[in-house]
Amino acid sequence: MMLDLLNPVKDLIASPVNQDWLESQTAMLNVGDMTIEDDSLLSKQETIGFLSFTVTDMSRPKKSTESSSSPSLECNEDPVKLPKEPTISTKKPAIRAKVPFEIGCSPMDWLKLTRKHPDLAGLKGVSSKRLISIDEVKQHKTEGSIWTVLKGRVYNISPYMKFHPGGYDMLMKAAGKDCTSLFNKYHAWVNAEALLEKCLVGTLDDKR
Ligand code: HEM
Repeated sequence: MMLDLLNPVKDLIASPVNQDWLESQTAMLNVGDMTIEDDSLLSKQETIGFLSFTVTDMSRPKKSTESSSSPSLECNEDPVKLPKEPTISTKKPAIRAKVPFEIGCSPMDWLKLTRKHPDLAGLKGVSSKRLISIDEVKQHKTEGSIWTVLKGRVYNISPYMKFHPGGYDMLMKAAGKDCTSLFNKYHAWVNAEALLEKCLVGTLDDKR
């Protein structure tokens, strides 16, 4: 075989040894034009020259007759169960309105007062461990001596009145009675035991 050095490609194609190679190259170029005529088949195997391949149709769902290990879903069946929309409560919360502090009546000022005042509860030497009846509490509801019951403890809240962040008038509702439910309605989280520690006058005697 004489190879034309000026045109090697032409000679290669003309060679009988390379006829098979030429056919397979031509077939490969035509692969893009192929269509699957048989609708019952999902995939088709073809061999062209030395090239072997499988064409799989992924564009349509499997027929119900085809075996499948997973349960089949109808088109209109919703596979995802969406959570219900959250319901918004229409119940009105307790009105919360803080009042502006007067100068010298901030929570910090109250803290300072509780540290330096010798007798905020007005005990005048009487023990704060005594039992107090609700009748005695009722007698203390005027300026200078305002008592209230909170969670079983009796406090003299007179010195705290002007420091109360909810205002004087609101705290006056506690005067001379058990204010536990009112207290919890507005601010169950408030640590009154600590705030009113120095105002303690006794423990409510619930038997009298
Ligand atoms: C007797 C003990 C009480 C103490 C030691 C106390 C203490 C407090 C404190 C520390 C706050 C500020 C709360 C915050 O910043 O989150 C507050 C606010 C308030 N308090 Fe009181 N309180 C008492 C009783 C009451 C009572 C009996 C009422 C209602 C009749 C009341 C009504 C309010 C209101 C409306 C506010 C403002 C809004 C709020 O913060 O919730 N308090 N109180």
